[in-house]
Amino acid sequence: MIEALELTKRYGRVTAVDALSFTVRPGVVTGFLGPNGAGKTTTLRMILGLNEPTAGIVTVGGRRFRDRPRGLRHVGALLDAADVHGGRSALAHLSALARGNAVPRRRVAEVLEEVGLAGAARRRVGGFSLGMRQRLGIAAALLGDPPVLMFDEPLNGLDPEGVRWLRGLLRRLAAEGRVVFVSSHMMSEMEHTADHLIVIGRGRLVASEPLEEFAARGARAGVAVRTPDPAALAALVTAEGAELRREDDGTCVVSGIGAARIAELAFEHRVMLHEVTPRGSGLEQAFMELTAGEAEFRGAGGEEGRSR
Ligand SMILES: Nc1ncnc2c1ncn2[C@@H]1O[C@H](COP(=O)(O)OP(=O)(O)OP(=O)(O)O)[C@@H](O)[C@H]1O
Repeated sequence: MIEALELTKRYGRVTAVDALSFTVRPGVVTGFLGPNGAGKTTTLRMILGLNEPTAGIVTVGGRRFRDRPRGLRHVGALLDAADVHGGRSALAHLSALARGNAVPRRRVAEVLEEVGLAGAARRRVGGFSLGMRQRLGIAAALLGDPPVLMFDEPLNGLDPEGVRWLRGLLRRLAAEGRVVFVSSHMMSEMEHTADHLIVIGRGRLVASEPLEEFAARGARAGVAVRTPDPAALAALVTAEGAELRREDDGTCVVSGIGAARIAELAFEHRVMLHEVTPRGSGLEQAFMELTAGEAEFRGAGGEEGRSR
């Protein structure tokens, strides 16, 4: 179990992580979600003892990580896939890690096989694609067969087959009773990956709940409808048991019935519609609503406003 209590990290005047408390339990895949700059990497680094908290505490299995000998056998982590000496082969890189962490040598071949890099084991890492580097980083995390695994944006750079593979792996690791903590800045990545979500914005906790509960928040997302006659539309949809709320720009958001039924009703009763747009998944909507104003980098650069 990972437990953070009032965890705080300040860099000068920037509060990267702000009194963050959460628990990551074994047996499920826990997604760690937040917009760019929300403080995910800083939090993961504090869990690993790589950054010292300004205040608060975080423990893994009841102890601070830096108090633990033989790190890789307790916690496996993928933080930055690019952080590997490019002149080395995958085999040499993992072998050195195994030696330094008292991990049996046979694990190197096992994890290379596990991540699908057995055929590329002797190639120089410098020639690896981003997806291959991610796989190598995942292999390193698995090397010590640890009960706790943390992955920072592991889906980054993987192709669709790779994404499917990693989702299967994460599920299996969780089913084996491990702690599996996976960060992402994209809700869509977590939708089919995580069972539980810890959502942060600007270093603060926004939500910690099972995925279904989080999705239910967004069930209000509904269908955006623009019409010159909102009152008539409201009467029609409420008679069907649906709800209609108005947004600041005049858009009507109908929840409880689908776009097709709204269009049928309007057609039958000759109510003019200018737009009928189903809003994204409930999850995406919940994420956007919850973290609105919490993203540090927005606007022209979009979500990729900062490269890593
Ligand atoms: N070493 C550092 N010195 C100063 N500020 C830092 C440092 N590391 C992180 N920050 C700041 O802390 C905040 C949180 O950064 P962090 O990298 O933890 O966010 P993140 O959620 O992982 O985002 P991303 O997905 O973009 O990596 C940002 O404002 C960042 O600029």
